[in-house]
Amino acid sequence: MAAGELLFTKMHGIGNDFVVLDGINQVVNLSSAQVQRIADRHFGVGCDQLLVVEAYPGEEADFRYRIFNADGSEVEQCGNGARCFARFVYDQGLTQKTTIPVMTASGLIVLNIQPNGQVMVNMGVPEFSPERIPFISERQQTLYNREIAGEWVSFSAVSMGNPHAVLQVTDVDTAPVGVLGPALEHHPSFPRRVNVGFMQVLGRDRIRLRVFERGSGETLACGTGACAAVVAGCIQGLLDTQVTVALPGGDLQIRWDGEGQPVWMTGPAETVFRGTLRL
Ligand SMILES: N[C@H](CCC[C@H](N)C(=O)O)C(=O)O
Repeated sequence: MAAGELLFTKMHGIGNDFVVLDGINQVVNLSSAQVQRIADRHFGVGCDQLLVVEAYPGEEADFRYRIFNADGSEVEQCGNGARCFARFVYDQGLTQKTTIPVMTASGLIVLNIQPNGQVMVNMGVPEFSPERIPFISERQQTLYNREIAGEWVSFSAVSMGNPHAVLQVTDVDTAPVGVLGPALEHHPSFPRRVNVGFMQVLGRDRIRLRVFERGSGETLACGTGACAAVVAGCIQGLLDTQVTVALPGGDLQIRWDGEGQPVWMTGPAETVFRGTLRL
């Protein structure tokens, strides 16, 4: 591989797509501008997020997992990316394990490659305290009300390592994602911006969901967004423990046993092609 070139793998988790870089067998040191260029769907490869696989020096994890949004921002967590991470390190022979502890900017997650090829991930315990989301509010509430784009909007706020606001809508197909998504993403109540989920409850075990992602816009799927939506539905008494989340790109299985418990996410991870990046 020549100087200024990087080998990459293009992957997706139910349509949420990624450029994955092996940062162990090659030196990956990208500027924000370079990430934006790679993520560009005309001038680059195109992806929602760029993922970097790194060695991790400590005992508690085998790898470090770094996540960059299409706008070049580095973020704390990515659920669909975590499943692709597991598939990548296993298929690339970087591990022979099928239970893989990985360190992220928001802490340890554990990836489990299932016999059927799907990946189950312990996404950690959701966080509701405003200062930990972060979200500016005098006190913690199940639902918050803010004026967004000229209308009063109710939403839940929760962190899955990354910040999420979840609104309940009657029909995701007609939800004002393009208006409320960016307006809430950049609302001053969220000092580090926020991912915005639009949830339609179909039953106590099934929801539809669209997500306007921080730093990437609306995606076909958002793993942490699916976790956040189920948690928001549960704390409002709308959902049971095991929920199928139907996103535009496909379905995820989410399980949450309640306060203080981790959220489990199960779904597919696909490799589409491999290539060489010229920086
Ligand atoms: N846009 C997110 C990161 C990617 C999350 C999403 N792709 C997922 O599958 O969880 C954020 O800024 O926190």
